[in-house]
Amino acid sequence: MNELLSDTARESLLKPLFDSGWTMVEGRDAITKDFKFKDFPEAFGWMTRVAIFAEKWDHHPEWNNVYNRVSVTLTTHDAGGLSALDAKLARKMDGL
Ligand SMILES: C[C@H](O)[C@H](O)[C@H]1CNC2=NC(N)=NC(=O)C2=N1
Repeated sequence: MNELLSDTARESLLKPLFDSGWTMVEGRDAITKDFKFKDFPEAFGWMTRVAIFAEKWDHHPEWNNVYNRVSVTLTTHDAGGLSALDAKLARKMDGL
């Protein structure tokens, strides 16, 4: 099952993500980041690569794309907040 992150897990998993531009969403146990690309094909190509992992891990982003920008919010709906899967998907997004 996807469990909410403990305080110690938050320290170890979320801290590096905050350092790479992720922030907490106001009023939600969720993280968000805006990604900017050269153009729409770059943005959509990245979304397609992310989507393959999201589907494989059964863990899907809330995201919005306008031309070369993608704004992403991650949380675990069935846990009601942040789980290790959100950190895993965030790290993948930063790496792709
Ligand atoms: C039915 C399906 O397995 C669930 O809705 C999955 C799909 N993707 C999901 N994605 C996210 N981010 N959180 C979930 O709780 C979740 N649950």
